[in-house]
Amino acid sequence: MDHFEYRNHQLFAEDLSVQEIAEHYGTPCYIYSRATLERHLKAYQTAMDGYPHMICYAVKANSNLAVLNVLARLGAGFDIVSVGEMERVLAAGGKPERIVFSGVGKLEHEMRRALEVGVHCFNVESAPELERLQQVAADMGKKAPISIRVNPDVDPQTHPYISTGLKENKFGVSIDEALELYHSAAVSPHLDVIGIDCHIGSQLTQISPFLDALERVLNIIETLRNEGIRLKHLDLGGGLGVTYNQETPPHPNEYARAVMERLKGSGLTLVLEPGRSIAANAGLMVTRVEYLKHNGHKDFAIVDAAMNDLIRPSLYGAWQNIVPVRQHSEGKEARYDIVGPVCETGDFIGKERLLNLKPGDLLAVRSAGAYGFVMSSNYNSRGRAAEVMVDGDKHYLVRRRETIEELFAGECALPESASVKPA
Ligand SMILES: Cc1ncc(COP(=O)(O)O)c(C=O)c1O
Ligand SMILES: N[C@@H](CCCC[NH3+])C(=O)O
Repeated sequence: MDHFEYRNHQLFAEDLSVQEIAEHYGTPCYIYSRATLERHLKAYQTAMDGYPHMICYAVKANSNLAVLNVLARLGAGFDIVSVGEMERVLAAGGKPERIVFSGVGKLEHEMRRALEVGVHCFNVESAPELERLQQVAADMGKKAPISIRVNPDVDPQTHPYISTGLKENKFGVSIDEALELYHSAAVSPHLDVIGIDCHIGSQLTQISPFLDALERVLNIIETLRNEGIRLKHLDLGGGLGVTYNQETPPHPNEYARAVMERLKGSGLTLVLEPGRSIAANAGLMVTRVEYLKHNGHKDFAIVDAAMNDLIRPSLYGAWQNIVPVRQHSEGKEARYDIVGPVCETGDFIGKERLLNLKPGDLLAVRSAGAYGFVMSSNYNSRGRAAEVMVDGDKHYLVRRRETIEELFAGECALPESASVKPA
């Protein structure tokens, strides 16, 4: 069951009318369903029941404090890529010992803070990073728990911008280099080798690339074991896809079961870092049609959301379903490009969409809970949208719309003394 559905030709988010929420908070706004977030996390947790595991939600997909809090309350762990994400997790009630720290460019102060709070593990992505981490840990008189992120060189069959496990990608290290890094880490008094990690890409719609990567990683684990280096966990990253259009990705249940089947008897804890599969279909972005414009050649619906609010269509040519919040009983459909007010030809939310529209209508962009608000910007000096969480028949404003004053925060003009004197 979906928690966004039509009743009497009106779109509902759980028990609330999307129209009413949008009118209450204004548009554009993001609306998240608590029930959907919970259902998605529980699908992973239930699938792994009885097998040692940790589901570390990838915070980058949606880092709203309320979203993190909903997941933390259910015992989720978190995958972070910056100290900013870490502070959000802690503020939302996440436990440091359930945090894995990923990312190719960890800064020294980020390592310090993560060691101070006691994260579960650093997913190390290069030799110089390992060296830096060792020095920071030594300096603090600590032992940093690590896993090496291996780039298994598997084609995830997804968009090239979101594939991460091919040898031409910047992420992780090759299998040979991973072995070298494990050898040096194992003898360091300031590093504690606890696991291995890989993440091959995002929006994967088949299980086979995951299983190919798993085989390669298991080979490394076996080699290390023969050398006396025993790992406790295997982190397969995130990447499970969702249905935006016609895709039919495996259910988390099916995916987790296939992986656990292969790991049976290994003694390894399984760590997963799902982001999109938890958050994407738990969110909508609602926008209002400001103008309908026909230029003699094409029909445009100019809406109040733009590429600064939702960049996926412009950046990846991503397709997201756009549906009316209230379906009209009269009028007729036309084929519209749904575009925003930003001064870029690439500013579109959808192209060639068959819709029956009137100015003032509300549209909902589906599957916008992941990589939506988090990738938004202030381009064209536009304040970022509000975020609302629906919980049954209640709604909560979980981030208010940015004000114009906030857009200036921290910025100033040059002081008088710096003015250029006329010649
Ligand atoms: C290291 C890492 N883990 C987890 C994720 C989450 O991926 P997804 O949202 O596709 O599940 C990503 C993003 O691709 C990532 O880079
Ligand atoms: N931002 C991407 C996914 C990137 C995943 C992070 N490594 C998207 O919207 O599809």
